[in-house]
Amino acid sequence: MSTNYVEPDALVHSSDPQHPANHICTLCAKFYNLGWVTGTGGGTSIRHEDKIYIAPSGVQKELMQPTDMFVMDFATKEYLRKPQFHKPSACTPLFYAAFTRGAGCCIHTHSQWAVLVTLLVEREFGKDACFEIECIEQIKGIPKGRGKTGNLGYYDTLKIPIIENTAQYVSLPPFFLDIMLDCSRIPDAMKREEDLTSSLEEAMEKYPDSYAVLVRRHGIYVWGDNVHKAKTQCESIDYILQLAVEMKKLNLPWTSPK
Ligand SMILES: CSC[C@@H](O)[C@@H](O)C(=O)COP(=O)(O)O
Ligand SMILES: [Zn+2]
Repeated sequence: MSTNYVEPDALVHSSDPQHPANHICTLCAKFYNLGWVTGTGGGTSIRHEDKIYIAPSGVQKELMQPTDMFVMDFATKEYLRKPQFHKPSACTPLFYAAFTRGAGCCIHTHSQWAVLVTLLVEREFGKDACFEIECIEQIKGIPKGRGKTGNLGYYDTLKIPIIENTAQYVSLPPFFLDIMLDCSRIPDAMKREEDLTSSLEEAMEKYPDSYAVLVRRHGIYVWGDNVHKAKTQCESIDYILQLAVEMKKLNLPWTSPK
């Protein structure tokens, strides 16, 4: 046994409220009240040093306990702790994509504002368009980009890419889907949450300054260098998305004509 071995349950037991296993639970309880993680949808994952803390799949995210958490070794992707009777969140590979790009926390919400904005952008600008907005004070809550200093300014344009959702019309046993996925023969109509990973990564590469990706008719992934930044960025973005929906109702433009 390695000298670094830690007993699995010790990985999630701490009296520190900032310990990731505790923090994920308190954050999700708050996010539930914002309508971000209702009906088991959405979630949050935290990277702390060489470990990733992940919630279980399909559970009421606002009622989770620290002992419900999975713990993964970041480098090897090996689970150091696996609660019985649960699977890790289907969003795990998407959270992981943010962690490999320097994030310390990634939040996935099913915010209705996010969903509505993906529909408004599609209707007005087409499927390939990003959400773009400028001259809103809250834009100053979003950093300029990875490796850049400071936040966007009032006159800067906030751009958030949008990817298509993957929805499973046909329910098949997971092993069957895994075989199809290995053969790269999985039809779009059979794709699952984890199959969003490649399009999320593509969007992350195409828009390296973005800290968020919208998912059409589904929600949004927002990440930040640490928990505090991920949370405040997600709050700023959700505020802007709600505002954008209200602006559209009033026929107010999101950007000035170029
Ligand atoms: C309401 S089901 C939503 C899921 O399909 C998924 O999109 C999601 O956000 C949560 O997945 P989960 O595996 O429960 O963490
Ligand atoms: Zn989701």
